[in-house]
Amino acid sequence: MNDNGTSKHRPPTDGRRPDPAQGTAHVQDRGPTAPKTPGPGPWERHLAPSADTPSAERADVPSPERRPGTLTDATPKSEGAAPPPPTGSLVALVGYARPHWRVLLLSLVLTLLASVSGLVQPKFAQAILDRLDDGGSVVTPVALLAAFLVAGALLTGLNAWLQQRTSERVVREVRRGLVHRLIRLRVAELDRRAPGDLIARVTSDSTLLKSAATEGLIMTVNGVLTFAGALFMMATLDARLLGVTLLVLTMVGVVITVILPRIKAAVARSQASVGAVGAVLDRTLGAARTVKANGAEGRETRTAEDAVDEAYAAGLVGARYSALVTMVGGAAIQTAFLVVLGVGGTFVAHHSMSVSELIAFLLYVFFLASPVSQLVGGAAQLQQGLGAVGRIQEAGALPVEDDIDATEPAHTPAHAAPPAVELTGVEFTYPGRAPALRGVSFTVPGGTRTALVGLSGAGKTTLFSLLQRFYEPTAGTIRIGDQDIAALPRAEVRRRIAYVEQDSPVMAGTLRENLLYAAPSATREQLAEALAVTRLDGLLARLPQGLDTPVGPRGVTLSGGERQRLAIARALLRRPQVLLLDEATAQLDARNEQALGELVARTAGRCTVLLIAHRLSTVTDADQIVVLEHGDVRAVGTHHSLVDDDDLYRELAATQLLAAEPAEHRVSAASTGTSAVNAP
Ligand SMILES: Nc1ncnc2c1ncn2[C@@H]1O[C@H](COP(=O)(O)OP(=O)(O)OP(=O)(O)O)[C@@H](O)[C@H]1O
Repeated sequence: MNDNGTSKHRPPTDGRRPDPAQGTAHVQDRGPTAPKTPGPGPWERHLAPSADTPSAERADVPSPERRPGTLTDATPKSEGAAPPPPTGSLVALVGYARPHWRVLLLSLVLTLLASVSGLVQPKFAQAILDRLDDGGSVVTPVALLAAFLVAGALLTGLNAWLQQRTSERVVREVRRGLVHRLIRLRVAELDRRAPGDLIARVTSDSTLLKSAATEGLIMTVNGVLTFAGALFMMATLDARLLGVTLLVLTMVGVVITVILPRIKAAVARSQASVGAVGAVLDRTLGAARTVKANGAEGRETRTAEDAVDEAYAAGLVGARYSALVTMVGGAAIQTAFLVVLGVGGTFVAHHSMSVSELIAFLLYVFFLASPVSQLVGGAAQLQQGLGAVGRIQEAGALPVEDDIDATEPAHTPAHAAPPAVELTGVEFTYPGRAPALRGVSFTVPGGTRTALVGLSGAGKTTLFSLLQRFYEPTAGTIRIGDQDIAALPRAEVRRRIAYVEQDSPVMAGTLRENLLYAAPSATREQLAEALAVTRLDGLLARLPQGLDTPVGPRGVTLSGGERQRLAIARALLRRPQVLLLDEATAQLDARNEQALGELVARTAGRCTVLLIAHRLSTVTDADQIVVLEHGDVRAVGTHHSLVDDDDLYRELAATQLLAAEPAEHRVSAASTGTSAVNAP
């Protein structure tokens, strides 16, 4: 620190250095200091990837091919070099159905009973024919046949209801699990994923999964069992004809087995494209003004249409293979029927088989159409489900902030003295980028106001992200009070901090709900005070339902300045230990900016304030100003000392503060720190 109170920054030598062995350590928990968290909940186990998920599909392996915000990030056109969409395993699919195994077992039994009722019908037909031939009474077999038909219909109806109810439950569990995880995704993960694609996994992929995990499984198992049952009944009639039938069906089975995996791959591709449509729409609708202002509707439409077309093309491939499987399955029955008719006819001609036996056998061959179509339909559904399971599991395995729910935040004493914030040798690098922070060290004394200034890209916002544990430093420590924040659960760190970002969003709900978003127990007086100090009371008077007016996307639209004042009021109501303001007054008019500047200065007595400012006029009276440059601390001091000692700060001050002043005042004003903006 020199005479003027300005210290030229020297990077510390004792800061933690990145461990080259931990390639992605910057987005990981910090080993031993990270709090222990319980294992995954029941639904999380379903969402987690199965052991056979290829490592390349696991979420903890960075996949730099998907980056949000680029025109090609989620478009199918860009997928030429991208790895194929993940497909899931049958074991994983069965895992979704496992919690409902009792209902599914009952459903299977009902399905079997319905099938058995069909299975015995040829026998009844044979008995009726034999009795007609013998001149006996057909009343009993006809009555039994009718009873079986009615019972079969009833069981089928009951079964359909059970299966659909279970399907809905499966999809609800999958969606709840995904929603739970996606909302807790780490910021690092959100930064590299397209939200629209993640949303499609909840809305679209889960729908495919739901029928596969119940109807698909039951159809397949039932198909296998009734198929076996029919073969057994056929064996009781004529083993030779059974052999002929099996020969035909085996050849067909081989063909179908080759086709099925192609359906699964096509569905995975189609679903990935549906996700890409979601990604394009999410980006385009979210940036609607920019898109329209740039006349880019056509380009964005084409990008979305490309994704739609890709989904269509993949869907067509899947549909073609499904149709092929159905056709081959149907043809198999016809072929088996003709072959059995020919061979069986010869047996009848040689008196080694009766006509009624041949008719019964042929009826079984026709009956086989049912299990075969169930097998074919069930297998196709399973393949579709598998295409979706891979994407669901991939989303379910993305790294989340699991310490958010795991630990109950400790109580912070309401009247505790504001803590100091101390950064020591903090380094950070975004994946695949040059270092954003290179050994940053400075201390913000408790209850004071420190401003971070510097050119664009210097690392100011990144520093705020680290302070809130959105990202983890590659090296160095950050302490709030006497605690290293790496040792605190994220929920606790964030409870101590209130953050007002550059473009603060309005959350769904009323103005009151927005204000009390994180301070539901604030009193009426505190609410009124927050409204008054942020000058929102004027807005309140204009709103039709006052505090209970819905605001945001489905309510009254607030201006940028109103949004910022709302965000500041929300932050103040939380009564934080540390207040982070990222250009929080940039959208305000001069009068409101000055008023809020004074408010922030007063607030500093109750909490420790760090603010990012491009407009130096808002921070000339800060207790301390930290000048960042290329991720490093260039200088620390007060406005006056920095104007004297730091070239970059002096340049910023000269261009910003004095541009509007007469030339003869500039030199003296720069050194005294007065300006047109902040002069008394
Ligand atoms: N999510 C991200 N992924 C990759 N790189 C990033 C990300 N966010 C920021 N960066 C990069 O890190 C560097 C520091 O960015 P940061 O936003 O912290 O700068 P800043 O000083 O806040 O800039 P500004 O004043 O323009 O807001 C920049 O080079 C930026 O491109």
